[in-house]
Amino acid sequence: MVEGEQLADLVIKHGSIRLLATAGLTCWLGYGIWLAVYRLYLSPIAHFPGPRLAALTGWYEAYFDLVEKGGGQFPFEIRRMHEKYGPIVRINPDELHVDDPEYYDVLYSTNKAYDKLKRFQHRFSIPEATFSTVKAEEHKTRRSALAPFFSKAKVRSQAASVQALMDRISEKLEREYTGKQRPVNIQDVWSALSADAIMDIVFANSMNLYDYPDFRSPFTTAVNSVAVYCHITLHFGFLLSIINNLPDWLAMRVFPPFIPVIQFRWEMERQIADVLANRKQGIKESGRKTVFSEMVASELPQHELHPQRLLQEAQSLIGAGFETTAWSLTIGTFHILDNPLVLAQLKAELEEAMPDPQCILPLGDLEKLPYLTAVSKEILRIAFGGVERLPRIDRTGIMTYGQWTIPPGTPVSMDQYHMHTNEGIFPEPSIFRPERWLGDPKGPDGVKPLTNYLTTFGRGTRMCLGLNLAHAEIFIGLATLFRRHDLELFETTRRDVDFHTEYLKAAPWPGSKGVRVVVK
Ligand code: HEM
Repeated sequence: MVEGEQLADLVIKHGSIRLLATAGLTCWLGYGIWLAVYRLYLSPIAHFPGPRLAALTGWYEAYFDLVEKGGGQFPFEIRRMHEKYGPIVRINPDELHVDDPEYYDVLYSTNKAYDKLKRFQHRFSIPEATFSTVKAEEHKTRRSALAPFFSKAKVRSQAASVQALMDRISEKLEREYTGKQRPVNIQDVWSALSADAIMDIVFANSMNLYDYPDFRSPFTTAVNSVAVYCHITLHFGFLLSIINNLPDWLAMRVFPPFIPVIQFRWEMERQIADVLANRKQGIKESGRKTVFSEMVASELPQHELHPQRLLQEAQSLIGAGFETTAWSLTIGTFHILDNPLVLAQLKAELEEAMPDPQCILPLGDLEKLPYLTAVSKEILRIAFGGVERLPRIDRTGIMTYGQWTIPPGTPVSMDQYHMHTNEGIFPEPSIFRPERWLGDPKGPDGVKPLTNYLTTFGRGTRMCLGLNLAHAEIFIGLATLFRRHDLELFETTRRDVDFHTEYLKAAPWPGSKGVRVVVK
C-alpha cells in the first residue's frame, strides 16, 4: 500500500516536472519568437539598413569578436556593412554605426553630454571609473575632479620628469645594447617609459620599470594582457562576476589567464592604501600633489571617495594611460625605421635643433619642430589609438543623420579605424607619410584643417584626459631616442604592426614577436 502511494506520488511529481519543463520551454520559445519579431519589425531602429542577422541577435557581433580568425574582427565586419549598406548601419540589435568623417564633431560634440553604453561598463571590473561611467551627469562630476591634473600647463610642469625617465632609458640602451647586436622589443622600452610616467603623475611613485632585464617588468606585462580579455568579458560578463566573488587564490587557480589582471589590481590596491594611510596619519607626500592625494582631500561627495571607487579610478588611469601611448610609440618607431627617407629627415632636423645630443630641448621647443610634429601626427593617425567603436547615447533627445531620425536612447558610434583610413581625407592611408601634415594642410572642403579628422583621442565631453601627457611622451621619447641612438629593425616586418585584431587597440597578427630593434 505504502509502495503504491509512493508510486502515485512519483507519477504526479514527474508529471509536474514534465509539465513545468514544457511550460518553461514554451515560454522561452515564445519569448524568443517575440524578441525576433520585435527586433526585426517593431524596434524603433528596425528600418535602418544592415544585415538582418546582426539586427536579430547579438551573437553576430560575438562571432566576429570571438571566433572569426581567432576574434577581434568586428571593425572589419562593420566596414563591410558600410560598403554594402551605406554610411549608417545597424550593427547589432540595439546600435547604429556611422562612417562619415563630417559627422564626428556632431556625435562627439562638446556641448552635448551623452551617455555611454551600459553593456561596456563592467568588462574591466572598473564600472565606477570616470572612463566607464554611463550617465553623463555623474561622468561630469568625476571628470572635473581629474581634469586639472592632466591640463597642458600641469603636464608641461612635469615634462622634466618624463625627460629624466627617458634619459635613464637612453643610458641603459647605450650601456647594454649599443654595438652588441642584442635585440630589444621596443614596446617593452616604451611601456617602461609610459607606465613610469603615469605612475609618477598619479601616485608620485615611479616604479623604475626600465630597470628590469630587457625592460620587461611583470607589471607592464600584466597590464598589457588585460585588453586581450575585453571581448570575453563583454560577451560572458558572468565570468567576471564569478572571478570577482571568488577569493583571489581560487580565482587564480580556476582562471589562470586572469592572474595578471588580479596582480594588477593588487598593485593598485597597495598604492591606494598608501594614499589613504598617509592621509589618515597626516603625512605629506614628497611635497608633491598627486591625482589621488588631491582627490581624497577634495570636496567630492564621500561615496565618490570610497576605497573601491578610488581603486577602480586608479586601474583605469594606469590602464588607459600607458598601453595606448606605448603602442603608438612602438608603431611609430617601426615606421620611422622602415622608411629611410623619413628617418634621415627626422635625424637631420633633430641634429640641427640639438647639436649636443645630451641636451634635449624642452617640450615647448620640441613641439615647434615641424618634421617631428608631422611625424608624431602621422603616428597618431596610423596607430589609431583605440579601434573599438565609441558609442554615445542621447537619453532623451532625438539625433539626426542626414534624412535619418535616430530615436532617443539609441547608441550611435563611430571609430578611429574608419576615420583614419578614409581615402577621401587621407589618400593612400596605409602609407606612413608625415609629409601629409606639413604646411598647415586642409581637409577635403579646403577650409577645415586636416587635423580636424585626426581623432586619435576622441572628442567632446569624453575626450581623452591624458592627451597632453601622451603628446609629451611621444615628443620627448622620439626626440631623445632618434637624436642619441642609431637603430635598426631586427626580424620585424609590417605584419608586426598592421591592424589584424581588435583588442580595443589595433593588435598585429597573433604570431608576432613584436617590434624588435638593435642599437648600432
Ligand atoms: C596615445 C595615447 C592615448 C590614446 C590614443 C588615448 C585615447 C583615448 C580615447 C579615444 C578616449 C575616449 C574614450 C571614449 O570616448 O570612450 C580616451 C579616454 C580617456 N583617456 Fe586616453 N588615450 C591615450 C593616452 C592616455 C593617457 C596617457 C592617459 C593618462 C591618464 C589617458 C587617460 C584617459 C582617460 C582618463 C579617459 C576617460 C576620459 C573620460 O571619460 O572623460 N589616456 N583616451
